[in-house]
Amino acid sequence: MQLVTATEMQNIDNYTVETIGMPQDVLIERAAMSVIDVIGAGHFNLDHILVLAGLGNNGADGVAISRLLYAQGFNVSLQFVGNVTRAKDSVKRQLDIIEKYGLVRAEKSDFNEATLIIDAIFGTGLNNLLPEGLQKMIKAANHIEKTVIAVDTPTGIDATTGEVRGAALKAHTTVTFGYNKVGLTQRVGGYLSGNVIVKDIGLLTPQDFTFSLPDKENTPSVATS
Ligand SMILES: NC(=O)C1=CN([C@@H]2O[C@H](COP(=O)(O)OP(=O)(O)OC[C@H]3O[C@@H](n4cnc5c(N)ncnc54)[C@H](O)[C@@H]3O)[C@@H](O)[C@H]2O)[C@H](O)CC1
Ligand SMILES: [K+]
Repeated sequence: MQLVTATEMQNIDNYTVETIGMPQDVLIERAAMSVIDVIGAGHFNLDHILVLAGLGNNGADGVAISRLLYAQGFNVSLQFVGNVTRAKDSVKRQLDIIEKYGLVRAEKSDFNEATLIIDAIFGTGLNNLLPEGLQKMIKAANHIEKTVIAVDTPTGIDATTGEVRGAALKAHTTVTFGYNKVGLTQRVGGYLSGNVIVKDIGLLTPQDFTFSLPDKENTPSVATS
């Protein structure tokens, strides 16, 4: 299976949006629908779903996921992690939509009530240590061992190295888009990602794209005699 670094994934994202002209909101919708597929596969207690959303495109995925769940009648809470006024436009567009659906964001949610947590706080854009407050929240959440589905990457895991950026939310399952990320296969990332499911969301890879890692499955093995 071909593995990619965070930068390679972002380059493929940008190529699909900027060069091919695929609207970003279409990719976000397809990403959200691919996570709904996994949520609905029958392995999780869906009595009370808590979606945790960040301020970037990973958060936009989360808001779209909460809308799809709400529209299907699930008991879903959406809580933002961070100051929403600083969110990316992609998140604000999703917020405008869910407000018209009647889905109101929760100011503070009690982890204990949730039967399933959707982690859409940080994805491949994580580039530094997590803020202190978030580290504390993640350590507390890991302690109560709630079932978590991570969107694209577990929050706190560096998608390229698999290292923990201060703290990382342990996932039962990670739904990652386009290609599996190197950071989900090594170091702590390989352990905290849980069962990794790769979903095609319509990203297009440039013909001449050079991956930094070989595609293990399709690389002819040299016969060692
Ligand atoms: N690009 C696309 O077409 C699609 C991307 N998908 C999803 O997008 C995320 C990657 O989104 P991005 O906005 O680049 O970053 P994140 O959402 O992971 O991070 C948010 C934002 O936060 C800032 N940041 C990074 N590290 C820190 C930190 N330690 N403390 C505070 N703030 C931080 C930084 O500015 C980031 O931009 C990808 O994982 C997918 O989930 C869609 O799914 C498909 C379309
Ligand atoms: K995430």
